[in-house]
Amino acid sequence: MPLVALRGVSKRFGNGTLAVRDVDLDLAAGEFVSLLGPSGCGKSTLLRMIAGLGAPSAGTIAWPGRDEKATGPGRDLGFVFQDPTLMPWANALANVMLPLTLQRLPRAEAEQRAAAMLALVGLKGFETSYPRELSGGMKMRVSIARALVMRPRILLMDEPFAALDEITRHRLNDDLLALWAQERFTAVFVTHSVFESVYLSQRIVVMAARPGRIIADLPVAAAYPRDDLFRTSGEYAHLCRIASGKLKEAIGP
Ligand SMILES: Nc1ncnc2c1ncn2[C@@H]1O[C@H](COP(=O)(O)OP(=O)(O)OP(=O)(O)O)[C@@H](O)[C@H]1O
Repeated sequence: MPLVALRGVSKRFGNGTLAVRDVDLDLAAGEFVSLLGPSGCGKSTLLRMIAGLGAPSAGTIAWPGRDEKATGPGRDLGFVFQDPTLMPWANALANVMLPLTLQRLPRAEAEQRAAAMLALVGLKGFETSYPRELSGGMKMRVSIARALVMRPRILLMDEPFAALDEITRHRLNDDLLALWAQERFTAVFVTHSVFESVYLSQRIVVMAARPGRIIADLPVAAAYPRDDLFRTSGEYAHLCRIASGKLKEAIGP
């Protein structure tokens, strides 16, 4: 039983743009899937619809694998945007506590859980730092901690590392995989990058634009844990070539 099942999902915006056309997609519990495609192919629109931020104009999104006891999408779902979107007036701990505070958790418990999550993303010792005192990579870690503090079943990420330098991006890729191995959430990761999608995922859903649609669903059978050895392996190069070929097809002549 998939965690989430999309059937015939389309999205037409008010201005007539058909951003997503007729998408069928099953996401299994615990899998790591990337949505890969050129700019404007509807990746963000699709991710936002899965998150419940904007309804499809046709088709259905069902959650057959969802825990019925959970109340509200916030308990089940974490979302990480390209921009860390932190509250500048609040320190790292308070930023991560936000979802817990909104759920009216007792302050002591919220603080404890937020601190534990900050430690998990490698920010122990930075609890009282303000966003302006943190690097881009550290701010993104806070953002990920905030998304994971509710222990969601599914973590949706919209090009979270696009603005970071390559070394920081590689490090965050590794840390994300470690978090995923530990927490076992379903991960849906939007990216333009073939290299990032192959490094991270078990499966790459390739999309093309005008109209936004799925053109390929590629398995990435390489074993985890993945590390620098994988990044420099022939297997990685081979998988990148396959994904790159599909992306070229998506972009067209
Ligand atoms: N609110 C909106 N109103 C009208 N058109 C929109 C809206 N949001 C997105 N679009 C259009 O829908 C299409 C898909 O956009 P979307 O942002 O989902 O693509 P994307 O693949 O995520 O692109 P990028 O990689 O550049 O972020 C684009 O043509 C975009 O201009």
